[in-house]
Amino acid sequence: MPIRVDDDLPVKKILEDENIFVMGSDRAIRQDIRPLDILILNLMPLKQDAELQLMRSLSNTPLQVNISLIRTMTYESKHAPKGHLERFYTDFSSIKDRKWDGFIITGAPIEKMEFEDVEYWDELKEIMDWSEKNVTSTIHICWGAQAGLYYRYGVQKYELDKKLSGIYMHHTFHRKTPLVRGFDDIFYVPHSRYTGVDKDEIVKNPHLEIVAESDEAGPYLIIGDEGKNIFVTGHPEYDILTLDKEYKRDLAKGLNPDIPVNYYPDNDPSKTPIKSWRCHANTLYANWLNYYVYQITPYLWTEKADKKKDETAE
Ligand SMILES: CC(=O)SCCNC(=O)CCNC(=O)[C@H](O)C(C)(C)COP(=O)(O)OP(=O)(O)OC[C@H]1O[C@@H](n2cnc3c(N)ncnc32)[C@H](O)[C@@H]1OP(=O)(O)O
Ligand SMILES: N[C@@H](CCO)C(=O)O
Repeated sequence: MPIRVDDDLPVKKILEDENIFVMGSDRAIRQDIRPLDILILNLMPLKQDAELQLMRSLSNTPLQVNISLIRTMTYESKHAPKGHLERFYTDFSSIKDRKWDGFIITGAPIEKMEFEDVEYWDELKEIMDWSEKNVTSTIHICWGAQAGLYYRYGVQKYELDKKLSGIYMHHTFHRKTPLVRGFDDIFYVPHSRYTGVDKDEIVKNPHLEIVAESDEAGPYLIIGDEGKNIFVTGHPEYDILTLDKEYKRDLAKGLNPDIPVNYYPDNDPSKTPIKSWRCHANTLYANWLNYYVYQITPYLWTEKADKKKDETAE
C-alpha cells in the first residue's frame, strides 16, 4: 500500500529497498482520494526499529495511509536520538484538536513496573481518554495492551514465573469476526514479556471478547467495545531478528534467559531464525485498517457525523 511518511524519515529508504510501497508527499497529493490518518504513540526505546516494523505491517492494503508519530512529553526517551525525535515526532497537545481514523499504542519494556509508577502514566491516561471520542479504532500492543486493558476495562496484569519468549502457536475462536478473517486455523506470533493478563477478568467483562488465543501464551487478540479498542498481547510486527537480539542481550547481561521457543532451527541460537509470522501480521493489520478503521470512520468527521454515530449506537 501507499504509506505516506515524511520524505526525510530515515526508515523510508529501508522500506523502499524492501520493495514496500511507500509514497512520498509529491505523488500522494496528486492521488484524489481520502487517505486514512493513523497516529502512532511510540513508547518503544528503539523508536526507529518500531517505526520500521509497524510501517511494514501497515503496508498490505490498497488504502493510502498517512502516518503521524507522537512521543510522551512527561518522559524523555534516553535511547532515541534527540534530533530524530524533534524532527519526526510531535506530542499529544499538537494532535489532540482533530480526529484520527486509527491509533496505535506500542509496547514498552516496563511490564514489571506498577502502571502508576510509569513516569508517563498520567499522560497516557489522558491520551486514552481522549481517544474514546477522537479516534475511530485504537490498537494496543503488548505492554500497551496491558495498560489499555487495565485503564479502560480494569483488567489486571500479573507477573509470569519466567519470561515468555518465542514464537507461539495460536488459534482463533470466531472465524467470522472481521479481525481474524482470512487467518489460518493455526498461526504463529512472537511474544516477549514478563507479564500476562488475567483471562477470567476478560471473559467476564461484557465489553471484551477474546478472538484468538494460544495455549501457552494465553489470550492474544481481544476486541473491546466492538472494535473501538483492540488489544494485541504479542508482537506480530517484530522483525526476524528482534527476539535474537533480545535473547543475546539478556545472555550478555548474565540473565540466563531461556532460548526463545520455536524460533531457531534445531533450537540452535547460532542458526538464522525463520520468519513464520509475516503473513499473519500483514493480515491482522489489513483487517484492522479495512474493517475497524476504513469501513467505520466517517468520510468527513464533523460534529454531524458524531451525532449520527451516537444515534445509531442508541
Ligand atoms: C512488554 C513489551 O511491550 S515488549 C516491548 C519492548 N521491547 C523492547 O523494547 C526491546 C528492545 N529494548 C531493549 O533492548 C532495551 O530496552 C534497551 C537496550 C533499549 C534498553 O535497556 P536498558 O538500558 O536496560 O533499560 P532502561 O532502564 O534504559 O529502560 C528501557 C526503557 O524502559 C522505559 N522506562 C524505563 N523506566 C521508565 C519509567 N520510570 N517510566 C517510563 N518508562 C520507563 C523507557 O522506554 C526506557 O527506554 P527509553 O528511555 O529509551 O525510552
Ligand atoms: N521485549 C522485551 C521484554 C521486556 O520488557 C525485551 O526483551 O526487551
